[in-house]
Amino acid sequence: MWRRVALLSPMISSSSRSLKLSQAASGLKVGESFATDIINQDERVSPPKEKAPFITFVLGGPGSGKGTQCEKIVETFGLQHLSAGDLLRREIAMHTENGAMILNLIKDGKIVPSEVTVKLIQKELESSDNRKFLIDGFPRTEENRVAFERIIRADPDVVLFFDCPEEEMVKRVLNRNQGRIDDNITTMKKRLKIFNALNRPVIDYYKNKGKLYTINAVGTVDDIFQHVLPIFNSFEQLKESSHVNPQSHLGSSLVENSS
Ligand SMILES: Nc1ncnc2c1ncn2[C@@H]1O[C@H](COP(=O)(O)OP(=O)(O)O)[C@@H](O)[C@H]1O
Ligand SMILES: Nc1ccn([C@H]2C[C@H](O)[C@@H](COP(=O)(O)OP(=O)(O)O)O2)c(=O)n1
Ligand SMILES: [Mg+2]
Repeated sequence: MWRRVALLSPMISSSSRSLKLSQAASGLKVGESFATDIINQDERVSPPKEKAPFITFVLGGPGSGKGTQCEKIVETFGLQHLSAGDLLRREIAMHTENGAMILNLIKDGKIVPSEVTVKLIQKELESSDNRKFLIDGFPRTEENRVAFERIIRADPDVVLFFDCPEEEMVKRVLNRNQGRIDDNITTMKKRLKIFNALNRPVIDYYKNKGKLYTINAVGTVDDIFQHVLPIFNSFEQLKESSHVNPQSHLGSSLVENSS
């Protein structure tokens, strides 16, 4: 699954020497790259095989509780949380070359071009020692999804969808109190429209692939987390780092695996 091909990745260049250099620059040691197969023009380099990373996409409308539940998943299962929105807001705060463009789009409730977001995610994936990721607020559009597949060359293992009524999402966003420029009723209305038009097809895509877990996002934070636990407990590779007794949470009937 986690295959990368030299021509498709700017991180991997066309000789084994420059491969080593680019790995060093990106913080990856030789033999620890994401690659299982690297093909280039003059030779074929096969670094030692390693386990593919475990990837979860976390979907849901604005205010559905994605970030809140991600914090709990991280505490319990040790995945690394990558919030697409946080990565974009960091670009704004750091006044990078895309910062102003990102700010204008977010202010207007719009989606940032996929290439920008995917490259920010790619940097985090490649520089992390963790092999288990929660990618929050991504993919928000079919274009996001396709760009991730093209650039990262990986599929998610699990897709969570926090299903929340619009009135509840509006209430939560307007009370969020984090000083976000998009937490106002005008932007929120636009974001909900965009969510319904562009994120629903992504949800349907993963539903058809049998990867979607739909979670009722109404209730207390702890109640909702009780619906999330059995999903992660069903993956062997996550139990290793689980801080709970997996047996005690199996069998919740409140989660729908929409496969
Ligand atoms: N189950 C819940 N019930 C009530 N409020 C919640 C719940 N989960 C999260 N919140 C609050 O709602 C707001 C939005 O939650 P957040 O996790 O930021 O959502 P998202 O990342 O999906 O936009 C935050 O202020 C958070 O504290
Ligand atoms: N994949 C993404 C994720 C977020 N964005 C932009 C557009 C979104 O309205 C903002 C905020 O996203 P974020 O996930 O932080 O928002 P919520 O937590 O759902 O309220 O960032 C994007 O353009 N593409
Ligand atoms: Mg969030």
